[in-house]
Amino acid sequence: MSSAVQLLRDQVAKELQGAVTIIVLGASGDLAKKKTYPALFGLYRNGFLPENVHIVGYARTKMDHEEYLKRVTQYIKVGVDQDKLEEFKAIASYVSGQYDDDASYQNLDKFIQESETQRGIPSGRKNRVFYMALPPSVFIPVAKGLKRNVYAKEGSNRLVVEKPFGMDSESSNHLARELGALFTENEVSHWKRCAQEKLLLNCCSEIFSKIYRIDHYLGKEMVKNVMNLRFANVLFGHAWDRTYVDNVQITFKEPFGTEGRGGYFDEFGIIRDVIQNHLLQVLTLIAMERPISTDSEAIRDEKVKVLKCIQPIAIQDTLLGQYVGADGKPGYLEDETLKNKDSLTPTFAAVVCRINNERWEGVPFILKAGKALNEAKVEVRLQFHHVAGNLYGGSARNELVIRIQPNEAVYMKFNNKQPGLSYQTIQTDLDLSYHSRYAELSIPDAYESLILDVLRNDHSNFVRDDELDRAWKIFTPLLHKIDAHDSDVHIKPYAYGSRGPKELEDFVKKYGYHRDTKADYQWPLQNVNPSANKL
Ligand SMILES: NC(=O)C1=CN([C@@H]2O[C@H](COP(=O)(O)OP(=O)(O)OC[C@H]3O[C@@H](n4cnc5c(N)ncnc54)[C@H](OP(=O)(O)O)[C@@H]3O)[C@@H](O)[C@H]2O)C=CC1
Ligand SMILES: O=C1O[C@H](COP(=O)(O)O)[C@@H](O)[C@H](O)[C@H]1O
Repeated sequence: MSSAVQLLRDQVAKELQGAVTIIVLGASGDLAKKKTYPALFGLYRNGFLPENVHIVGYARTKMDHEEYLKRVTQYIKVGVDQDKLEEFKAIASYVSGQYDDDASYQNLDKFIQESETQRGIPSGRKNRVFYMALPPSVFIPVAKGLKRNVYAKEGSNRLVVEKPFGMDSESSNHLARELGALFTENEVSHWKRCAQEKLLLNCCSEIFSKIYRIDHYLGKEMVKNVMNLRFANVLFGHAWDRTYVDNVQITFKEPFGTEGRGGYFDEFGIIRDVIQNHLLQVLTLIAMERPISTDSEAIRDEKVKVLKCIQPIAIQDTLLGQYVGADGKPGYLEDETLKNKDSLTPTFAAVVCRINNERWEGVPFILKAGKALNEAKVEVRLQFHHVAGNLYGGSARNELVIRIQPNEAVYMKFNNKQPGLSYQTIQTDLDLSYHSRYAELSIPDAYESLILDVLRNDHSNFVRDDELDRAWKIFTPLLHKIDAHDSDVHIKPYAYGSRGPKELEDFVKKYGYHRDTKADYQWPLQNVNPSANKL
């Protein structure tokens, strides 16, 4: 076992002292079966859950134990670990109840207490993790019900919340105030066993409760790698500013539409769904200053600072689109789950963030995201300036690409002499493709990594309340204009399976992006006709 794995296990052991109950609220839902339970199984299989663990699913749906297990394990990729899956099932239970009813929560609490007693968990170690795999409409009643009835009094409480965290600044602040009154960002209180037992002994324990706002992009391997790349390499550290970088693109492309999710999506649109959270989080990691340490608060302080330097996005710096049917694929408005058949909700957006600080003034950060595009791809592309007074004429600009998914990679496009007798400059790349470089690579799912962080009490990859507030300030004026169908808002059509609206090429050009991929630039090289490289 590697020392890194042992270190993580030791951190969990230290935090939880061997015992925890994980309560998945919304256990009958989509997120729970597709992400939460597979991630919990991954952690169990790899020995990251404490020995004394119990997983309790909670939801309104009435189902028996067998039905529950069938539901929550259907997306688990078991491979050779069939025995482990059986063990995992043995630590999982289900309790059904309402989301707004104290009696239901008291029943849940009773169930957990009985399980804690059966497992022989001593007082002070009755740790509880509440994972809210729930729609935002019930966040507040559930948090209230938990606080009143199920909150651990002899251990720690961790509340894990999923996006969306509101619809704009106002609703997000409302949610933050309501949740903040129940579960503070970081709270330590004291449990006085002496008072409870009417004994005059000095036996006071600390109980802490914490809130973890998940943005699952922060759990992705290549997003976590951004800080290492930037701050562990002298080369990148020095070239990472307006002197060298011309423009930055952060791109999210999905090759499928909203099929089946039209009801949810139509209320949110692509900016709230992906850009204001996932892509902005990536931007902050790319743009922030070096934190004073790798401590979670030090990192989040720097993220907030850079967000404070970003002006609200202007509608003029935006390109919006909605997909239409093509090649037998339905357009957005044909989605059966969509109620408003005249919807003007954007399914594609490119927005430009400007960071007014010494490092980045004048460098546009283009965030673009779309559904029903030509490929699946999420990447960051830093394009560097042209070489001044270039000896070799118009050689292509350098680009550093961090490909988040699929096929994780970091590659630098650069210019090189064509091998052989020629003195021509050709474009090529320094290529770190993870799947070729690392043998038997196994990259954990983002949720697995983030739940592990919850258990070992590392807040670095979660969104802090002030970070969220600044993020909404950047997008709220633009979102309100879009929601109000302001006369400046134009939604351009694009075909299902295309690169986006036809205006995209000119849009990125306007912000300085040069697509100078040469005809002789090909990847991977084995696909190149060998004679093409000869004189
Ligand atoms: N390790 C690896 O896996 C490596 C892979 N490669 C591969 O080599 C190929 C070329 O690499 P690279 O140059 O980085 O990527 P691309 O040529 O795919 O994209 C470069 C940029 O050009 C834009 N673009 C793509 N197609 C068009 C078009 N038809 N018209 C206008 N703009 C376009 C892209 O925008 P948008 O994304 O919005 O379409 C992107 O901003 C890619 O397939 C890449 O994945 C290269 C090096 C290493
Ligand atoms: O949060 C969301 O993310 C997914 C994309 O996540 P990924 O891990 O598959 O890249 C997106 O499809 C969805 O619309 C959005 O709500």
